[in-house]
Amino acid sequence: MKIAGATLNQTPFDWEGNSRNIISALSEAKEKQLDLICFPELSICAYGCEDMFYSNWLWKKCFDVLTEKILPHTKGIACVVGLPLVHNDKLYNCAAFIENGELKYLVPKQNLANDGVHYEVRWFTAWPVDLQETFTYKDKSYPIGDHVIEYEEYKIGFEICEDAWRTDRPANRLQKRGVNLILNPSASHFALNKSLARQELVVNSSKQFECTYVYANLLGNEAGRMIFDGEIMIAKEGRLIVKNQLLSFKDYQICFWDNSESNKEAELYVSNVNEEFQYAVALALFDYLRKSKSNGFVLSLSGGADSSTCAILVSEMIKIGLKELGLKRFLEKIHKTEWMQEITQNKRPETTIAQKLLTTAYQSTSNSGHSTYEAARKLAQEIGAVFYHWNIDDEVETYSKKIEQNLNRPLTWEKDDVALQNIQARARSPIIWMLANINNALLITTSNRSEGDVGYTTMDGDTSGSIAPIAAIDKFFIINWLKWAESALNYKNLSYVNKLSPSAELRPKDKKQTDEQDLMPYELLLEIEKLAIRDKLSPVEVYESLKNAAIADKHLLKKSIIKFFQLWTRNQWKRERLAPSFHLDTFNVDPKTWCRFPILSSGFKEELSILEKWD
Ligand SMILES: Nc1ncnc2c1ncn2[C@@H]1O[C@H](COP(=O)(O)OP(=O)(O)OC[C@H]2O[C@@H]([n+]3cccc(C(=O)O)c3)[C@H](O)[C@@H]2O)[C@@H](O)[C@H]1O
Ligand SMILES: Nc1ncnc2c1ncn2[C@@H]1O[C@H](COP(=O)(O)OP(=O)(O)OP(=O)(O)O)[C@@H](O)[C@H]1O
Ligand SMILES: NC(=O)CC[C@H](N)C(=O)O
Repeated sequence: MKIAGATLNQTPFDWEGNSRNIISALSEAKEKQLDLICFPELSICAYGCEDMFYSNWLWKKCFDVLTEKILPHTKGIACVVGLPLVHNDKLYNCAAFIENGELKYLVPKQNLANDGVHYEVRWFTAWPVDLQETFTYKDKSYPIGDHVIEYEEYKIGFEICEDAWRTDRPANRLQKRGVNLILNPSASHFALNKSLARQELVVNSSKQFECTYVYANLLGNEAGRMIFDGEIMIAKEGRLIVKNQLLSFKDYQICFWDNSESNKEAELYVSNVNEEFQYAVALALFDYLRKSKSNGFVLSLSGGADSSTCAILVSEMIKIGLKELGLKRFLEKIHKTEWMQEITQNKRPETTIAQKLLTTAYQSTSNSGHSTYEAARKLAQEIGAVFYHWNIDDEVETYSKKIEQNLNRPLTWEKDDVALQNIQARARSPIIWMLANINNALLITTSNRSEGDVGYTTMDGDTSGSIAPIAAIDKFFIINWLKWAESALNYKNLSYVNKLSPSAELRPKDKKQTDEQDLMPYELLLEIEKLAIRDKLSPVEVYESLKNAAIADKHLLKKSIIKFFQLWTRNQWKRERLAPSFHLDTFNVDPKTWCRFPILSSGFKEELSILEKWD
């Protein structure tokens, strides 16, 4: 028997596209003479339908798509497709088991995901253990519930994503019911290193429950923020048999195991966070571009670490996409087939495409350094992006003069430091937005998670943008990733960027402004952030956890913790206003997906005064 897992790149409510992916995969599965194929969780409507799950039509549409469009393509094969479904006035997250053109069983999820980026309890009800009932729709009845399904030589049981991550999981009971094949349709968000945890889960489950375990995750940037890595695994009694390439640019992938090959073994996944970051953001940008039907990206390129990272990631989106899809399919997917002729005439399609998809601008002021200009220019040249350079001193001066006339006093760096910095960052915004509008392109904002923590950014200035690809990753990671990218991805001109210390370049040059002097060392900021925000420790607890670490002397540590908590609380409103970003790391500070915090609060006044006096 040939058993398969399949991944799908779906889009909310894209009935035509989503069913096409499923039907294409089914037709390939039939060509390969597969017997059973497991598709991911909620794959008919997509996982990220958000509050549309509340509607009373969406689940019906899913059921119609399943029975009218997909079922006719399931003759001679068994498959599992995920969909939402209302039964007795409650919404359930179900796996539909189909055999030879017939919908046989509906098996609902028993444990709902409700942590981090998941909010399933908001829409769905967990199905009670052991309960079996009948679901009726359009005069037809189907068994719904905690079923074990006999199919050929197998007794099949289900764990739907989160089901498998709990201690009290269905597999404990399925084993007692004689199940020897567990299918797991998943919608498991990407996070750095997470694939290792999933691999361990799948391999160990197959061992512990003495079964074959099939895992199939969704793929791509489905709905804007969450990324799925499209992982497919099959494990048998503690051995990994099948594992696919993650983060594919394709519409779907299938991986199968012929169970007559009893000795088959797959290579275990070894994680490389630099590559995971590269592939995940490249795929997320690609899907965002094509699904938003935009013409490309516009980026204010400073030659600093953040904007350079964004530029490289767009370039990697093109390179990886071309390598995996080929030119024709790449252009079809971004709705640009008309570029075909021009690009084939060129020796390096990736740079010709970069020139069309990425427009950058260096926007100098009298405070900008020549080295950042050179770093930006050389990087844009290496990538092939359009590079403009203009000066914004006139705009800054016009605004400043108007204010001075009305205030009837000169603006000075001694009195007006932050305002004089912010006006420069803001003066860059209207013109770069204008370019984005002219190109009908997405404006990239270069915000990273560390600056989001402490609000080290000008609202409506350098926060301007429609998409924030690196807002979920910390600056310490970015600095190290760029060094890796210079050699591993062979961007020679990154050497100019990598020589610079991060600086906003908003104060006069003689003040030698650097981010780390304004804030604290980025590595320290990261350690404080992990304890204060991820682990929710109090200021004193953060201090106690770090005081014996070699990361900073006690004076700097205490000062930095106080600064972190003050800036964190003061800047929740800024985090609420950042452009949509992808979820990338094991945690996140985005209030819309992960980390809720009050906009107004005491600012931990009492807790910080205790820390100040702490020994
Ligand atoms: N709770 C709240 N809800 C709504 N608004 C609130 C608020 N608290 C303050 N505000 C308002 O926020 C405004 C201040 O915010 P904003 O104008 O953004 O400016 P602000 O946060 O005061 O300053 C920006 C900081 O970012 C740094 N920066 C800027 C630009 C680029 C870079 C770089 O690294 O390249 C760094 C700059 O050095 C400075 O330290 C004030 O008008 C204040 O009234
Ligand atoms: N001279 C400039 N030309 C174009 N854009 C700029 C310039 N200075 C700043 N910006 C924009 O403002 C953003 C915020 O600046 P910030 O200093 O935080 O990032 P960076 O310059 O990319 O990296 P780093 O902080 O490591 O220097 C930049 O990423 C860039 O988009
Ligand atoms: N969709 C889900 O149930 C996902 C939950 C699970 N904890 C995961 O991240 O993989």
